[in-house]
Amino acid sequence: MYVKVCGLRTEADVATAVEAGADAVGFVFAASPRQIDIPTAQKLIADVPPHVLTVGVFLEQPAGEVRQIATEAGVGMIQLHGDYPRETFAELAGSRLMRATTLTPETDVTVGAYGEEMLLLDSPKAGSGEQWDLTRLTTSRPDGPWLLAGGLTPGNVRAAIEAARPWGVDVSSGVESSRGVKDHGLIRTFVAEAKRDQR
Ligand SMILES: O=C(O)c1ccccc1N[C@@H]1O[C@H](COP(=O)(O)O)[C@@H](O)[C@H]1O
Repeated sequence: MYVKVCGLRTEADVATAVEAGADAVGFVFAASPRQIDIPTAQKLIADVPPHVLTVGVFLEQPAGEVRQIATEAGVGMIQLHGDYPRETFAELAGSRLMRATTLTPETDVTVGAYGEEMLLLDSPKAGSGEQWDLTRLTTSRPDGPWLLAGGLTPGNVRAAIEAARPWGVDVSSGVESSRGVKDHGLIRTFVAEAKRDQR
């Protein structure tokens, strides 16, 4: 099970996620209590070992701004939330991309349909800690490298994995003690639970 821990803001957050076995760590450049600036991101990313993917998270920001921030910060992948058209993905081609979307009857759930390497299915309010109705995956479900996000916690991640059978999971709110502040014990428990029975 591929595990991404998102919204990291301190050296201790990064060290904890990496030591816990996270496969990817996320840095939020969108307006959010978890937003970090470029110099801080550069410093944190320098501490991430090469086997762990670094992901920059963006929400409805223009492609030029996304490219500039991602390049300066040095992230390995760009995660795009919002109503981005295929043209924006084409503009950012050359970077590794993750398409973050909600699941509606109209959603194209084919991984790569927009040129992305990974797909993320999230709740309508990204980063809110709200879960969504996973039974919607019975009529339409992706195949390949797709991540489940939205209200996951150490306590519900196993059940969510069994219900949705994702390739990977992504968490932010569920491993925080208060909004924007990571709880290192919860990060360790989340990663262990998500990867349980697979090590
Ligand atoms: O975390 C944020 O503040 C955020 C802001 C803008 C776009 C995406 C954001 N986070 C993403 O939301 C999910 C985690 O959701 P949850 O908090 O666990 O419910 C994850 O993909 C983050 O990258």
